[in-house]
Amino acid sequence: MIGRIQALMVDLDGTMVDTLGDFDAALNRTLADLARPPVARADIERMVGKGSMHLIRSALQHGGLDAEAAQSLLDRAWARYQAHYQAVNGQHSAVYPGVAEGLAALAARGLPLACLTNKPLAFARELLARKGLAGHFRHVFGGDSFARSKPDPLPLIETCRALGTAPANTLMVGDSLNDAQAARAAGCPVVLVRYGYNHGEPIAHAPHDRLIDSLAELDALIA
Ligand SMILES: O=C(O)COP(=O)(O)O
Ligand SMILES: [Mg+2]
Repeated sequence: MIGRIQALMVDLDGTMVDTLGDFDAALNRTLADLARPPVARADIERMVGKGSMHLIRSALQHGGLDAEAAQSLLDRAWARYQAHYQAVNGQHSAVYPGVAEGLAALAARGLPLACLTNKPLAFARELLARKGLAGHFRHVFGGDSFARSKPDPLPLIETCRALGTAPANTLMVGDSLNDAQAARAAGCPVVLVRYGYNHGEPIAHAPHDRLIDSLAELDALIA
């Protein structure tokens, strides 16, 4: 049940912007700096969703390091990754069809919107600005904005607080199990897109209230 929606929280990677190209460029430049083997884009797609630190750790382990060896490289890898990501942010990414129209229709209804992503906040803000999407959002929160990130419900609960709406009236829109589990635990309705990244698993297996093919469908869904 979606119920009465008074505000929305929208995920970024895999929901509004196809950022795999940026992840690919930044991650593989980082691995090259550390003389570690590259990761194929299809494997990166399965690793995205739990924040940048998780992505880097997964890539190092995918390249043959055990957890301890990966951990010992993490500080250096994170510094290189930040520099590379900042340099490419948005260059190899595209806004999905229907996103700008969908967000504009919701805004026209007077519904406040927050972007809630596991991406580091600085990268998220920059990407939204570069893709012309920043103006739609009253708030932007990243994976480093709160003590815990999705799939923990905390970021959703805090975002609802910032929006001034109860979780039951605040719709989470996302592309992965992280968004779905966080929404269920926070008591928020959740709509998932069929086109994003979901760790290589069918998105229909994640808990959801509705599945959509485009954010342009949201307006009619909550009307
Ligand atoms: O940076 C990630 O791991 C994914 O971010 P998302 O929460 O916008 O999908
Ligand atoms: Mg996502």
